[in-house]
Amino acid sequence: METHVIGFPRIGARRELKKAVEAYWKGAADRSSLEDTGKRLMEYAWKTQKEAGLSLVTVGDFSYYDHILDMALALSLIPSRFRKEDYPHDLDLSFALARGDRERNIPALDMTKWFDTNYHYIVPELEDSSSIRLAEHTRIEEQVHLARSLGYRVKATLPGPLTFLSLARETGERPRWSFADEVGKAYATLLSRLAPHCEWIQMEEPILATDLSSPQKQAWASIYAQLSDHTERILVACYFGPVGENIELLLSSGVRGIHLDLTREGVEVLSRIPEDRVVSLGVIDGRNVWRTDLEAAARIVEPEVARRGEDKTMLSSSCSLLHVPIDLELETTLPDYIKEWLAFAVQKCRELSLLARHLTNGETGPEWESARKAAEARRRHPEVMIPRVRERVASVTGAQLARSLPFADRKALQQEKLGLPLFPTTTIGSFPQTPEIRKVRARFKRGEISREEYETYMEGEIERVIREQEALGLDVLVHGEPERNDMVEYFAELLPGYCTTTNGWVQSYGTRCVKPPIIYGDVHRSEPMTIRWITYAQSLTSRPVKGMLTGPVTMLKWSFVRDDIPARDVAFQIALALRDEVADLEAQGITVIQIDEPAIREGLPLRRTQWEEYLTWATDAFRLASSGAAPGTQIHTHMCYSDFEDIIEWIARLDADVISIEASRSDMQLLEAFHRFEYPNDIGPGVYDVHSPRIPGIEEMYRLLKKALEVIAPGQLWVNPDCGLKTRAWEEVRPSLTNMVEAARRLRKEYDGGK
Ligand SMILES: Nc1nc2c(c(=O)[nH]1)N[C@@H](CNc1ccc(C(=O)N[C@@H](CCC(=O)N[C@@H](CCC(=O)N[C@@H](CCC(=O)O)C(=O)O)C(=O)O)C(=O)O)cc1)CN2
Ligand code: MET
Ligand SMILES: [Zn+2]
Repeated sequence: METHVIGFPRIGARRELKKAVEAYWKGAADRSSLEDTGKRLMEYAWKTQKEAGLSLVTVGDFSYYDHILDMALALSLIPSRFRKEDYPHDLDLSFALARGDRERNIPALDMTKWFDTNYHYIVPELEDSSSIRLAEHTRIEEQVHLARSLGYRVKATLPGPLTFLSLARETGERPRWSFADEVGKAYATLLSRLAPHCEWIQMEEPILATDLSSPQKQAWASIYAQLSDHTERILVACYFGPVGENIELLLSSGVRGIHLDLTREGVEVLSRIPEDRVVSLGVIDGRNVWRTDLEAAARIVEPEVARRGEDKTMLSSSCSLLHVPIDLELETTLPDYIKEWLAFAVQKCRELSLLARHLTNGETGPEWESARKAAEARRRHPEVMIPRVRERVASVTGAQLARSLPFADRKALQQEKLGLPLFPTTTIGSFPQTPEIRKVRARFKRGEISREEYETYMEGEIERVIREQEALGLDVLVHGEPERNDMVEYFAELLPGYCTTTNGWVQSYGTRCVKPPIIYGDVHRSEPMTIRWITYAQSLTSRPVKGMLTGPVTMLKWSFVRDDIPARDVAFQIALALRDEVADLEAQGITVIQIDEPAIREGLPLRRTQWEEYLTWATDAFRLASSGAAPGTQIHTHMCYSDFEDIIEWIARLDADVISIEASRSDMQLLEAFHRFEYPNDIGPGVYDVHSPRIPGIEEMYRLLKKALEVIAPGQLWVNPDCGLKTRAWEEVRPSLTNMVEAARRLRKEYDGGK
């Protein structure tokens, strides 16, 4: 029986990739040293898979920035604003596409969420003038040759053509589907080049887990028809949800291999797959960190193995392991009892091969037994079920889900209190997390400096941020979040029911990583979490400083969440903890409170039929966290990293007084939604793309604001960046915000005589 994973994390167990790429960007390392690191990381991944006992290694999942971007390059899909000749090497071109080119003043490609995950891919652009053809050299071929030269049995992996085309953006008149033919040809050429060196070629087609339109289905048929010479070797991987009815489409392509995500789909679907096909059973969860209940997994797959035969079944992870940390062994501070419950990528590879050995020769042994015991211990642990917390969630009332007055009345009260000008300016929360700030935090964590020294340093940083904002002339200030390693992890460290890792890094985009905390028990608040910092910041200035919290849905989505109670209940537990924090902030005289919910959109189920259920509890959780606030308290929220057009009505239902929302990178595409739906509350569509080192000009931001004013009333419009500034440098932030404030002033002159 073949065993494989859909993909393995590429960042390295100690984030070697991040360090190498950032050194290259800074000019501190040359290309060959970067490529050496790349090779070592690929070799590490293959060796790990092989040593764990997997029969195939997966090749092509490595990328220096993003694998979708690499595929765009392989297909020669380079937007015309970039000129290939301007860059010494494809690597430099790909970094410029991803990050924008500051010297030449060329904006980056857009970046957005990969399905319902916290991973971001670079959005390929389809221009009227684009012509898709396979590049002479592709990174995937290089990787396959390297793996072959090291003697591995190779399964190559590629973003599937339908998924690729579906996720690209049309920038002109030409519809995406008109590219299907060229895409099919390019893939066919690539497949013939790869086929001699691979046992399998995996096409990752998670788009099959979504509702497909009829043009999409036609495109599928026409593209896969062009790949018919290679059907014997193709393994189409559907993951992140049930393939459902799309199984017919998948089967019609005639491909021999079919991978399904059995953590998100029942086994019934397997009976629809003819017995001449090879089925890859994705039973080890690639999206979570819980140790697999191997006995349960064996029960699921045994009948299928018996029916189809060992030579026609493969065992696999549900999806790529890109979404989980690499090695549990590197965790030194997790309590032992929790560590027993977990498996990271390396451990998941071992689970897979143990499961295969169990199925082929009945092996059980100590590992098998300890997996069973761990599952049982977890079920019975006292922190997992706290009656007081369960009761509070059970007794939530409808009244707790609504503010006491409607928006119009609140707005008048708030305006009286705050006295803000037309087109108020603000930022999203974080200011640059300088290397120095991180160093100080690292020293505090290592016990090298005292808590007092740490706090004094952070207060100094807050004061500096307040003075900077006053000098810039911003209207609603923030404290800058220097004390937060991450907006989710920070709160997770303070909330019982959560635990955090020391090295559990997962790639978020490019070189940016996060350490998703783990929700293992009932979550509740044991002490105030932000009061000390926010009240200090407010004491320094007469302008309002926003209290800054991370919302319940984001706290849940950006964590590894327990699988034993409904997500809704976990969200409500967190919401109640936040509700108490909001009350404390108010009691301390804070009049503006922002509750960030950037992850609401990515939590949306991939199938429309499930949207309503999710959006109902997600918006209720936000309202539970925020609605305890008095009507005169201004509640803000913030969203980014996704397309929000299709859920704008639900966003309105959050009933936040003000929302700041990402819009600049997609040139205010968001505003299309306002033609069909009049957004009722105040809103600041971002005018400054914080993911690029480029400094936006006054004129550019002014133009975006004018565009916004076509659908948003002047009294409703706020002026702010797309997201927080933590990844930027002060040298970029200062001029950018100066320009942003100036753009707002220009508008005020026009609409209000400059008041
Ligand atoms: N959880 C989460 N998900 C999210 C986002 C988010 O903000 N949080 N935003 C979106 C993604 N955007 C992101 C933006 C920035 C970073 C980011 O800056 N990540 C940092 C790590 C942030 C962090 O946790 N920093 C820690 C640890 C820092 C660190 O690396 N320390 C050094 C030691 C420092 C020293 O001694 O010099 C080390 O371990 O090597 C801290 O500040 O304390 C990075 O990759 O560089 C991540 C995601 C969507 N998903
Ligand atoms: C990813 S959303 C970020 C919101 C947070 N308040 C920040 O400014 O960093
Ligand atoms: Zn954001």
